[in-house]
Amino acid sequence: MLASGEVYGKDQPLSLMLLGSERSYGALEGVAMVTIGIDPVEMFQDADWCLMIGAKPRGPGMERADLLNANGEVFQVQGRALNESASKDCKVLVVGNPCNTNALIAMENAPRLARKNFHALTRLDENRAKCQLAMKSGKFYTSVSRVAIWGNHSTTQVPDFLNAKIGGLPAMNQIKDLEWFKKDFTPTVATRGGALIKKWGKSSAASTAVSIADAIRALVVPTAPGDCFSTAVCSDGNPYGVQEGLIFSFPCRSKGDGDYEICNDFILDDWLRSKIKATEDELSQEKSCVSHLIGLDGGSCAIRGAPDTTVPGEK
Ligand SMILES: NC(=O)c1ccc[n+]([C@@H]2O[C@H](COP(=O)([O-])OP(=O)(O)OC[C@H]3O[C@@H](n4cnc5c(N)ncnc54)[C@H](O)[C@@H]3O)[C@@H](O)[C@H]2O)c1
Repeated sequence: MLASGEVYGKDQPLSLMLLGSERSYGALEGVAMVTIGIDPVEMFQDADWCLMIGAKPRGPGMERADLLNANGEVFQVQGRALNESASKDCKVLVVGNPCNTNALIAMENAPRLARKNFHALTRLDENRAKCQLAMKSGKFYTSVSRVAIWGNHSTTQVPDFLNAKIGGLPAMNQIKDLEWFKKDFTPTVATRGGALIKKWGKSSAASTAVSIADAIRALVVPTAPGDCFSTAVCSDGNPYGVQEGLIFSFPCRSKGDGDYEICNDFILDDWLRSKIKATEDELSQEKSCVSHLIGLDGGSCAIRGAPDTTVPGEK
C-alpha cells in the first residue's frame, strides 16, 4: 500500500527497509517477493506481464542507427526468451528506447505470443500533452480527455489536438489558437523530455514510472465511454491505413480485460495526416535498419547521418 503511491503521493519514490528477526528472515524474503536474475528465460518464466525498461544508453559518438542496432540485439535475445518461457497471453510493455522498434524486434522474435500484446510506452507523451492543454485552458488536468499520440516515441510523434476534449468539449473550441496548437503545443510535447533535463538536470524517472502505471491500468480498467488512451501497438489491421507490421502509437480503448482495440472514430485532417505519414516513414526506416534482427532479408539503413529524433534526455 505504501509503495502504491496512494499514501506519500504518486511521484514520491520510496525505499522500503523491512526489519525482521533472525527467526522471521524467511518470512521477510516472502514479503519482498522479488526475484532477481540475469537469465531472461528464467526471469520471464510463466510471466503474465513483462515491463522491459532496461536498455543501452547512447555512448559518445554513437549514431542513432548504432543505438537501434545495439538495443535491437538485446531485444532479439529477450524476444526469444519471451517466446521460450513467458505465458502465452503475456503482455509486454517496452519502455527502453528506441521503444517502438525494440518492441517490434521482441514481437517478431516471439511468435508464440499474440502480436497485439506487445506495447511500447507513449503514455508519458499523452500525459504531457494533457498537461499542456490543461495549463493553456486553465482547466484541471483530469478534465482533459481523448488525447491521442500517433506514431513513434521520438520527436516525430504526433500529439493530436484535433480530437482532444476539455470538459467534454473539443479542445479547439476552448483554445481558439491554431498557431499555438501547431507551433507551440506540438513541439513542446515532442521535446518535453529535453526541456525537463535542462531545468532538472536528470531524466524524468518519476513521471515515467507514473506513466507506466497509467499504461498498465488503462488495460485492466475499462476505458470511460468516449475516452481513449495512447499506446504503441502492432499496426496490423489498423483502421487508419498505417503500414502494417510496425509498432505504432494509436488511440485505443479497453474493456479492462488486458486486451484493447484501436479506436476507429478519430478524425484526421490534412495536417494530421501529413504528420502521421512522417512518423510512419520514420518507423518504417527504423524497421529497415533492424531487418537482420527480425528475420527479414534485404533491409538497408537509410537513417545513418539523419537528424536525431530521439526524445531528448531519453537517449
Ligand atoms: N518510452 C518512454 O516514454 C521513456 C521514458 C523515459 C525513459 N525511457 C527509456 O527507458 C530506458 C531506461 O531509462 P533510465 O533513465 O532508467 O536509463 P538508465 O540508463 O538509467 O537505466 C538503464 C538500465 O538498463 C540496464 N540494462 C542495460 N542492458 C540491459 C539488458 N540487456 N537487460 C536488462 N537490463 C539492461 C542498465 O544496466 C541500466 O540499469 C532508457 O532507454 C530510456 O531512454 C523511455
